[in-house]
Amino acid sequence: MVEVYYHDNNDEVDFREAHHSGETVSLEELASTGVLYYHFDTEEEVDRLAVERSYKNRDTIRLNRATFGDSEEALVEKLNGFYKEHLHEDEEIRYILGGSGFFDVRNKADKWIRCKLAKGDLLILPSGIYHRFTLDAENDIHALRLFKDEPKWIALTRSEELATNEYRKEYLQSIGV
Ligand SMILES: CSCCC(=O)/C(O)=C/O
Ligand SMILES: [Fe+2]
Repeated sequence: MVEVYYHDNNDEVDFREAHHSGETVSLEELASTGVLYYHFDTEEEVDRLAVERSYKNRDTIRLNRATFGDSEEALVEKLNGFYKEHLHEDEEIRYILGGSGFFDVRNKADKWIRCKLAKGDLLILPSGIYHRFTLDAENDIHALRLFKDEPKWIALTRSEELATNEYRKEYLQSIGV
């Protein structure tokens, strides 16, 4: 089951560690950032959500050392990409099939909220929200990625220029910022 809390912002410790600040965050507070959380025991429930939200495509992603030829260096290089703060112009839906990992999302005050996801957890990130992802110290996740159309992953790294991005502006308006 999901664990949601404020990140401790300690960058001297590997980002795959828990970084628990000691302050938990409720699902209501998480929802105030536009991020929705569900727990589904079966993929049929995911199928229903996909139909409701007009998602036609999906793929799976497995991230662990074996995916990268047992290379810690190659794994960390991939994680460095996912952990760079970014937004997407599409909504992002991830359903965890196995393993675990962290999605960090910025709240209205620009503080990091960390969501620890495990099997059966599903997260919906609205387009335009700044976020990042990492494996945890177990170094293994298997996730289903839902796409409205063709599978794609375009990440826009946080920058001042993105303040005028229409999806960013729309997102901020949607959360009352
Ligand atoms: C567990 S899915 C890999 C991470 C990802 O797809 C993403 O968009 C992170 O922001
Ligand atoms: Fe992302």
